[in-house]
Amino acid sequence: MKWKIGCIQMNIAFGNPNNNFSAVEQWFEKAAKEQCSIVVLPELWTTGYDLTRLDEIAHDEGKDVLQLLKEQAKKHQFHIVGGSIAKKVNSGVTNTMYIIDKEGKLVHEYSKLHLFQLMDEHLYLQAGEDEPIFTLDGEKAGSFICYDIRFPEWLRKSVMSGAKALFVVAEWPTPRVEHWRILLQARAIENQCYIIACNRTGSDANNEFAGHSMIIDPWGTIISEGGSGEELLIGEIDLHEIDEIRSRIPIFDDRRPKKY
Ligand SMILES: NC(=O)CCC(=O)C(=O)O
Repeated sequence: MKWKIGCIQMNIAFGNPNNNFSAVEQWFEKAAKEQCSIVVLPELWTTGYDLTRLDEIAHDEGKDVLQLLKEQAKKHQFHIVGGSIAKKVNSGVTNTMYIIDKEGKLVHEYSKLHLFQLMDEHLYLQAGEDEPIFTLDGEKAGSFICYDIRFPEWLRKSVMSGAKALFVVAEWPTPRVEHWRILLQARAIENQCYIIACNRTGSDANNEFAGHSMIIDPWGTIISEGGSGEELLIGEIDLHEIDEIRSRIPIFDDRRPKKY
């Protein structure tokens, strides 16, 4: 399976879902012109980290976001890895990613497992309970949100269940951009899989965000990498290449699970 991926490395209007909805529709037009087969959005793309106003601006069961993403996927005939949004549920607010296929069907939902205390997530959000694995075009993939990439065993679990591409959506700040780049490359190398990572750019009152979205192959080679500003980062991947890499260094045959 070959996929042409478009990562929407956008700035996010703080606490202003309507502005972000309009901006994303423009980005989708661009991605359609590039004939992308999968389009990826960043973390919390409708609100940014406006966590103190979540009562007012979080999305009730994600309904309005789902409607927009479903319409857009169908209109442009691409799959959408929908970044994440603040989703209001009975028990609180989750940081939730939707995967929509090109027919406009909700394929999968994943809420961030690891809350990032440095940005106060533990005070305003609740951790998810979902499994990250999903299927698109008959291929298994994994869904992860930002801080999740610091927990290699969480990503490995999806790969052990057959995921060949791991999608990461993020609001990763500039001071730790080298952690972002190195962790993503390491996750690709150790799992011999594709990593598609979409980060936001711009800033809010507390953080400047790094951009540097990345598409990385199973050898760890960077196929494409964004700069620090807004852009649609494009990269083409071929999932068949995974077999070649895994036969060159067969780490999945050489594992010693009884020892760890
Ligand atoms: N939004 C996040 O989860 C940020 C994670 C982060 O910055 C890190 O260093 O980890």
